[in-house]
Amino acid sequence: MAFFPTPEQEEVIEGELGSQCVIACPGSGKTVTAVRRLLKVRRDLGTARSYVALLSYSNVAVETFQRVYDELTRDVPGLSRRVLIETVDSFLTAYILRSHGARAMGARRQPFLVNGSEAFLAGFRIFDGKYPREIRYLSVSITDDSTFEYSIRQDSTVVKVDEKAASAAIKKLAAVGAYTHELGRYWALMTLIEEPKLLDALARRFPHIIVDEAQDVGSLHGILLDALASAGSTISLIGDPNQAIYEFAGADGSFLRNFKGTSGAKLYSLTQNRRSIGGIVDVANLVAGTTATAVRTPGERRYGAYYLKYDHKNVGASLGLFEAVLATSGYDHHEAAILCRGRPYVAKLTGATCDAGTGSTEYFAQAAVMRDRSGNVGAAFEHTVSGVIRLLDAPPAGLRSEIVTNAEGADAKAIRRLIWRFLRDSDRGLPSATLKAKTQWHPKLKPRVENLLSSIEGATSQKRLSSWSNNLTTRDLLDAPLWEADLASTAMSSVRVDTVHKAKGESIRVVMYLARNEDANALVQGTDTEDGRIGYVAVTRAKDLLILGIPATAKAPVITAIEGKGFKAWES
Ligand SMILES: Nc1ncnc2c1ncn2[C@@H]1O[C@H](COP(=O)(O)OP(=O)(O)OP(=O)(O)O)[C@@H](O)[C@H]1O
Repeated sequence: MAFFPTPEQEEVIEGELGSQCVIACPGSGKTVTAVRRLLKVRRDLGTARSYVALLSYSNVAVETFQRVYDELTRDVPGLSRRVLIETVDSFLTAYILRSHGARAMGARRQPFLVNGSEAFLAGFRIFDGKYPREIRYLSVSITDDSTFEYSIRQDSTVVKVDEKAASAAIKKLAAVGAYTHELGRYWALMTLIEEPKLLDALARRFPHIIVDEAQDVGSLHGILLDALASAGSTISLIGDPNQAIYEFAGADGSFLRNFKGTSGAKLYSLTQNRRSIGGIVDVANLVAGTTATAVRTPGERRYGAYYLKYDHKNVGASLGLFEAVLATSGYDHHEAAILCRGRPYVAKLTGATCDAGTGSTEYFAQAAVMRDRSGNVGAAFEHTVSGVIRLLDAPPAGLRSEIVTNAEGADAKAIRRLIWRFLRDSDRGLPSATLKAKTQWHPKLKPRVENLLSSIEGATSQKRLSSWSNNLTTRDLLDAPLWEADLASTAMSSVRVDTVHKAKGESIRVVMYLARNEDANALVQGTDTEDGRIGYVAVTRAKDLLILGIPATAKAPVITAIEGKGFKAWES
């Protein structure tokens, strides 16, 4: 279908080749605009050997950009292919860390990523003043006065840790060549600080960098982008500060909000919401204090923004309520989703027991749930690898990374093959998640894992831990199925249930945002807080019909505030 940009989109796409700061409302076509801007910049650079980069924050966004850009440029004659579309972290890994990071890290090998499940990480714990904490939870940020701050972010709590303890652990880990996701950013920055020539070379190679979802730029990414800008790269940002929902991971939208003032970028706005009908755009405007306009006209079926009370003591029953909404309004299950703030609610609605078991058992349990409930065999594979690695005796530090990244090493290849076989066969390999965890699933799991370990020992140089079975206990396993399949298929219907974070970036015809009292309160108070922004992301996913589910115990002032934001009471 032919694409006709709006005047606002046109200004961004065709603007001169300077730095841009594009503040975009939900559903304003950031994807279509950013991709066309990328093409315009590439065209204007002609045959220059340098690259134009379009960076984003999720693999899904990157895949969409790549696909749309390929379609757009397939028949453009003579266009240079020198564009790079990647996640911000993959960009840092590929161009800084992998090739140059070892020197700054003091490592004698190519740096590799660890995910936290590797047994050797036990030797890298950090004392937070009370407990020794796992290094996978260590996060680094930079304050406004340019000092590093270290904290442990685990289970929604953030505990500051002493600089000395943190940097000792970071350096010790770096010396073996390992980095976590968080520390990858830190070492990319250190590498550029220590090697200014590399920074100059990068800026020459990438004279134009466009960052999508720029509300997710955290403090370390911000400093890295500033460094590239000071070395000569033109940085452009596109995003929506009201959708910054990764404060927990150190991104609160401030880099995007402050960008114009600090960078001299030209400011643009995309204010036409092409996703949601008027009533929903009105709610979003009242929540965020914005002035977006709606473009879509509603169809025949019932539309608008409503609130509906549910019994918070029996959250599962809200599925039935939502089904009734869909049925009376003429919508199908596959057009709808229930969005919740956190995993526990999702678990209650989908029948998934979360965090079952401890040690290796927990990884195998997660693998079974991923494979059998979500059909996500990629994630199931990674969990199984983590479970197996914990049962090996002193495996090489990079082994997990080699297995999951399809590296060529002989041990990695053999283990990969054996784990896939284990995973595919629920009769002889990983038992089904629908079995009762303690009395059925675990008794089958143990001998099968033992067989797997024997096969690994036969095919590789790896050996199992002599105490391996202590890591495969029944501790913390309930005597209920890991995944309540029956519950899901009868009571649950096929309505999608997900966290708000998962649905970010999507358009969904009917959304029920199942809010707890505190979520509803945060939503009506606006987007200054992260909780408010999470509510905003939830409500702005809806195209035609938005239902705000509130607990039956919600107090009158909250209901008045909800009505003040444009929600009407649902009447069937
Ligand atoms: N000029 C246009 N003409 C027709 N359709 C458009 C135009 N611009 C955007 N759209 C459509 O509007 C919809 C919303 O766009 P998109 O999903 O890119 O929004 P977004 O800005 O990324 O939103 P969010 O940040 O809320 O996720 C898409 O279906 C897109 O194709």
